[in-house]
Amino acid sequence: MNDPKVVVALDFDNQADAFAFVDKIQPSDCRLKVGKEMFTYFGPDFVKALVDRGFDVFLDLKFHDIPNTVAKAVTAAAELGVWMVNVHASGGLAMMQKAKEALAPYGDKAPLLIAVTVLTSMSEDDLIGLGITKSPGEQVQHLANLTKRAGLDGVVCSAQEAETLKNNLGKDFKLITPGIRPLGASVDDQKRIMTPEQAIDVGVDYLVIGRPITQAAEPQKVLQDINLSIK
Ligand SMILES: O=c1ccn([C@@H]2O[C@H](COP(=O)(O)O)[C@@H](O)[C@H]2O)c(=O)[nH]1
Repeated sequence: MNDPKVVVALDFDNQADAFAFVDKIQPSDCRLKVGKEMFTYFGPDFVKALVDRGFDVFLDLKFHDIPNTVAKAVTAAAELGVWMVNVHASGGLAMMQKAKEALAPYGDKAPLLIAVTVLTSMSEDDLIGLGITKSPGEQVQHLANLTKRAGLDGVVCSAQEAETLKNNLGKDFKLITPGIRPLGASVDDQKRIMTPEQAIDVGVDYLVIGRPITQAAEPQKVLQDINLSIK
């Protein structure tokens, strides 16, 4: 597979387990995501080790700060050689524009820059708790419009919003969706979920999948089965 659709969320609390998994897979099987847990424990060296092994790495640190700080943080991500990096769309238009500008000097070596809309662990009730009266779908659309206006490459959303976003924002605007659960897998703390097959059918570009793979008794087999199911 030349353009793997699965991005495995490497959410381990130790590098030995992470590398035990990584050593058994190829960059053609999947991309890898490093998030807040592993980056906080193991830092840029861990990210570089994955990049050096030939993997496309999504650095999922969801930057949300003033424009200058976020621009410098995405620059640091570009220096690590990652494939994708993200910010929170709720950081606003100016912040996203400044982040995009910061990557211009990297040309075609720049990581894809995407924005988180509404976390897949959130429901309508959670939004109400934040004082947001839009439904998750409406809020995702609102933040995705803002992200496209800022010139970013795509958004993190749930697969439940993918069909509408693809229709409204075009096929080149990338949709990256966590909250993916193979049939029968534990839902965990995710609320807006879909199966891998359903997600691909509604136009998702990249499926972020963590625990259903990494906590399985045979992680490589689960990854292989998912890849076969979305071929
Ligand atoms: O809206 C979001 C944004 C990011 N995530 C991250 O994706 C993975 C999902 O892991 P699972 O084990 O498959 O639930 C995790 O690293 C989250 O930080 C998300 O779930 N939702």
